[in-house]
Amino acid sequence: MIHPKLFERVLGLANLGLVVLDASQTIVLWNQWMASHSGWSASRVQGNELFDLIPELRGQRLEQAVHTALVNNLPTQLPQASNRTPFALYPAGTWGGERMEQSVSVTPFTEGKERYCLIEVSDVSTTVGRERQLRGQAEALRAQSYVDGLTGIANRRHFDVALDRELRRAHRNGNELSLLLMDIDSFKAYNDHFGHQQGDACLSLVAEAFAGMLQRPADLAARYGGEEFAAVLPDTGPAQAQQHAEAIRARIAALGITHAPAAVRNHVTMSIGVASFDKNRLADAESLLGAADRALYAAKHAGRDCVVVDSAQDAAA
Ligand SMILES: Nc1nc2c(ncn2[C@@H]2O[C@H](COP(=O)(O)OP(=O)(O)OP(=O)(O)O)[C@@H](O)[C@H]2O)c(=O)[nH]1
Repeated sequence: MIHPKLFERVLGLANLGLVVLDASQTIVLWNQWMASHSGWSASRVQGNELFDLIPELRGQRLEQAVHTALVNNLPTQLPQASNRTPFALYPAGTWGGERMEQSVSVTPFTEGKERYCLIEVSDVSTTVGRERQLRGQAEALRAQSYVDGLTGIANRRHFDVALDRELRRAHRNGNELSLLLMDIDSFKAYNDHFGHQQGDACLSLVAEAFAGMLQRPADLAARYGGEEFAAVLPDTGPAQAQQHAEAIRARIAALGITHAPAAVRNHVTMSIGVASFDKNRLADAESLLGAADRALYAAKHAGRDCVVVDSAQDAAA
């Protein structure tokens, strides 16, 4: 039989909050940990009904859990996501400021003929803080990443950096540089017919085939966004870029991926716009992308599944 004094000492030393309520939800025990983190001594709170003393707990999951314990004799571990700071608890001696993050469980028990419930509160601030930090770091890493998560080819960020770098080289050395912008035809219809998941699988197949068509180490195949892809082709003039684009278009068509009935072809196809660096007209990323985009739009307008070269370039050629 444990000595009452010893038992009291252990309760005082416990590194978690222990609150016992009787069947009428009156606080019969409020341990030292609760006192030092709330600023409310046991003598102040014991004898009070918990939800009268702390009205903000009314309507919360804790009230429900206490009810479940006292009425249905069932324990509850409060879900972390619902309310991480139910009690106004603070790191010892710092009442005010940010509340401690808490993990709370409620357990019923019977002593003699009386039903009670034990509320255990532990401080999970460190774990939650670490979780937040890790999530923040993961997000930062993703933002810094140069790889598209779905297709595994370069992402838009990588593409922007590569285009900038190659444009500076073209200016410096007078080298040629071309850009392809491509878009899967009637992809909305594909998604609508086969579902988004199969749409994602289709994007991955197309990306793999497209990236496989670019052979030179300096060429860059990227997912530009959604169902749009792009390629940076250094040391490549308009005529050669058009040839590349045509080969890519044919390769995608040859994959023979069944398209939705509403699409122009019964297999998945791509429209491609081509624009090339021109120090007098298309000398920066914005104008080069604008020209490629207009060419892509023209390809869509021409019936899709085709390649269109930026018109001024065409005229100059
Ligand atoms: N499955 C999937 N679909 C995407 C993704 N990104 C964009 N899309 C879909 O791609 C479709 C693009 O549709 P639109 O811009 O209307 O063009 P379209 O149907 O391809 O028609 P055209 O380009 O004119 O031939 C939209 O339905 C988008 O929801 C993605 O990551 N996965």
